[in-house]
Amino acid sequence: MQENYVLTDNPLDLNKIRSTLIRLEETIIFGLIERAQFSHNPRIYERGAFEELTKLGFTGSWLEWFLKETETFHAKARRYTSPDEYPFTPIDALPKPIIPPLQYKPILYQNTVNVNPSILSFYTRSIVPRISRQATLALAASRRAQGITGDGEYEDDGNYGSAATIDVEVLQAISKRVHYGKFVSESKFQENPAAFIPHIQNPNPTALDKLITKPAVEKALLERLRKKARTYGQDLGPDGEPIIPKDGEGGPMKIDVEGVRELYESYIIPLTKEVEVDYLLQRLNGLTPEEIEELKNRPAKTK
Ligand SMILES: O=C(O)C(=O)C[C@]1(C(=O)O)C=C[C@@H](O)C=C1
Repeated sequence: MQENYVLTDNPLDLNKIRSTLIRLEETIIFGLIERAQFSHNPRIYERGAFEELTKLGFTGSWLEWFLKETETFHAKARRYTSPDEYPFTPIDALPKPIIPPLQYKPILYQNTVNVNPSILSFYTRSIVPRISRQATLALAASRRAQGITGDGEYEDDGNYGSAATIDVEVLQAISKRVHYGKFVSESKFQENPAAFIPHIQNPNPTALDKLITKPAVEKALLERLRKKARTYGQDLGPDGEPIIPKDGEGGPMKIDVEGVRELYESYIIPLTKEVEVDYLLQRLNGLTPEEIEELKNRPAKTK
């Protein structure tokens, strides 16, 4: 059974946090494989593209409407009371939970870090067009064969509900992954507060970024990710064996493998680091000089 990480005994154990990050790779890759079945459908990301929504008084895009409706329901089930869950819809626009929140041990320091607007922006502008390209090209070929022409025809397959449902799932998984940076950061801070404090007091994001960056971990992650995307994205024939074309080259893939790697390299890792640094910059807010002094004098933990 998947354990609820924030309820475990030692939630700041960096190995445990990293195993959750690794587990989320599967969720994200499988979500992207699902999304790759459908064309780009750019209309669903444009504000005001559906007059039906405008008539309902909703001014956002079709996807933002899906997010709001889904998150409204999840908020009632107390999803956003968990320290690892962040809605894309502003929290004030969501209902209160109908059951009392679970009692979480206070693990994170109070903070206002939420990078969901950046996630929504890079996902809709860079990831969806790339991940859906194969489906868009296949649709174009089939429509051309039927004599249907016109640019828009190729990227719009009309599966607005299916595409947006998957987009919501992928966005939630990416958001959880990126905001886990707060736990990573708290863990690193607790390990050696004295190393971080001068760069928080005299705010130096570059120095903090250097302290939290682990190149070997990033390198291993990107290698693993390419292998996972290649393995999970294989198309298997009815006999369960990989489909190998006659020319002996690799068979068809359900996903753009390099696209998945680049998603992590260009967006997910940098944003996780941004969360880590922004969280650290708020880490001493509200502490007294004595409390800061006490933290500074705490000996670094050895691993
Ligand atoms: O595992 C860590 O130490 C992290 O900070 C997470 C992460 C990542 O996003 O995967 C980010 C920065 C580090 O350079 C390595 C990996």
